[in-house]
Amino acid sequence: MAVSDHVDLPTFIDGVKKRNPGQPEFVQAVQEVAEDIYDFIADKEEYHKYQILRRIAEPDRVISFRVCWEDDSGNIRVQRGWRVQNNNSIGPYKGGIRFHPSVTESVLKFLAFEQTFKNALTGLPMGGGKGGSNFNPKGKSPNEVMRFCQSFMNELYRHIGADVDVPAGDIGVGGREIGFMFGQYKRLTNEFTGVLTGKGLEYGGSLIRTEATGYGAVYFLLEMLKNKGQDLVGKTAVISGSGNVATHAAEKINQLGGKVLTLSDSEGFIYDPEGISQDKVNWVKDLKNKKRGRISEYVKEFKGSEFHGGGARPWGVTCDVAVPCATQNELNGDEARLLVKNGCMAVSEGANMPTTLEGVHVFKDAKILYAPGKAANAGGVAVSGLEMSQNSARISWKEEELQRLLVDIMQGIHSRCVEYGTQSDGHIDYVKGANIAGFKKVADAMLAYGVV
Ligand SMILES: NC(=O)C1=CN([C@@H]2O[C@H](COP(=O)(O)OP(=O)(O)OC[C@H]3O[C@@H](n4cnc5c(N)ncnc54)[C@H](O)[C@@H]3O)[C@@H](O)[C@H]2O)C=CC1
Ligand SMILES: O=C(O)CCC(=O)C(=O)O
Repeated sequence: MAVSDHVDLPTFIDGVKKRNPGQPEFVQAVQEVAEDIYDFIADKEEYHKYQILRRIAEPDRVISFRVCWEDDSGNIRVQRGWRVQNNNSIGPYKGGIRFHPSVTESVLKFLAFEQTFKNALTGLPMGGGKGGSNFNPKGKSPNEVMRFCQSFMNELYRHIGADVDVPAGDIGVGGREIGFMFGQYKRLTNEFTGVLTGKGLEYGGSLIRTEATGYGAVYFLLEMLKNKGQDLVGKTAVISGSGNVATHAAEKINQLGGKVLTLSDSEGFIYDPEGISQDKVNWVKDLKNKKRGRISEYVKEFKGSEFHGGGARPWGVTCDVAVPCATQNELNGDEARLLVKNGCMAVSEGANMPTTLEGVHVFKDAKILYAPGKAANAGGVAVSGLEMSQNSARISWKEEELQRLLVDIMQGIHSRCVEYGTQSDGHIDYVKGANIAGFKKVADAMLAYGVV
């Protein structure tokens, strides 16, 4: 088949839209990748002949199931759960579980698609998957969360396994929820295997998994700055979110000499001109992980800080670097233009697809340092991969070794982005670099298998 027989980019995107009606997030993620891959494969006949991009953009399977649980008042509640197994060409499906009312099949398909490229970029043998439910943990008692997690696992357990599919946490799923789900898996199967990552240290978890995503996003940011002869000392940072990724990104920026100005949640953002120092970050961790409170409470505790409510986002605050760590599409084209106008020189995405397609083009055109989530936030899944290795070998590595491996993996991802993303004028297009490097590894494995 000649290259010219292959459909052009607009026709390809049109096909993705037609095959996935009402799934805008999934279409957006595929389009962002396809824009780069089309250039790369223009003269590579095999990728066309074997329809590699078309196949990666069709999940291996989407499992949808009912999750039935009882609330504290005795009412029966019914939710929907999913596991999207996107691609296992280079290893078992791997990716988090999200509990949030905004979860839909489209959201999980986009996350599983992105995860496929991200996991390939880590250099570890992991395929891409993602799961979750529209269950809202906000306001639920610990017993309600436990019953929901157990019920979710009552169906999920038959689709996962240490060499099949290894879920982990994501929005609304942290150490507590992983404990409930792992306990239920163990009870159902009578097996103790590394079927989930992000486990507690007492039962097979890995040191630094909790910190890894936020730390990794800042290591990636530092690599981009170092490439320009700069570092984080004295730089101001705007961060969105106040969960696992946001608080650990803030922690690492503080450690590296930067000053964090903002954190947020779905109700708005706090701005602290004095900087959100480590003791303040610890206070936020306690607020979110134990008291399960709202970020607005910060201003009662720390004088001189401000809360901007009504769902306001922090992108108008002048900063040197920005680290979006909340959720998808939380930074639009206008906000991207505002960041650039105010002198922001680097953006490192802790969240998955936090920038809209228009925003991505703004950053690319402005030629600022811009790291997409699939490269910048890969530290979390990378340490999950290390947790899988430790579980298989039945050993636990020391913290220094894991810290070294995390830095090493993030530097490796940066190098792969530089290799495939450096433009003729020397500018590094990290989006292009990440898309091509991730694609190439998965695509070459698929070619080796023939048509399956
Ligand atoms: N936990 C992990 O290891 C990894 C997480 N990520 C991504 O990082 C992001 C944050 O995840 P985590 O910190 O783990 O979750 P989390 O549940 O610990 O925190 C999520 C944060 O985002 C905020 N948020 C959620 N929806 C929002 C909305 N509509 N508007 C504003 N804020 C909103 C929440 O208030 C919370 O502060 C997500 O995009 C996730 O997919 C990416 C890689 C790994
Ligand atoms: O650690 C994992 O397996 C999942 C991490 C994740 O969900 C992500 O990278 O978005």
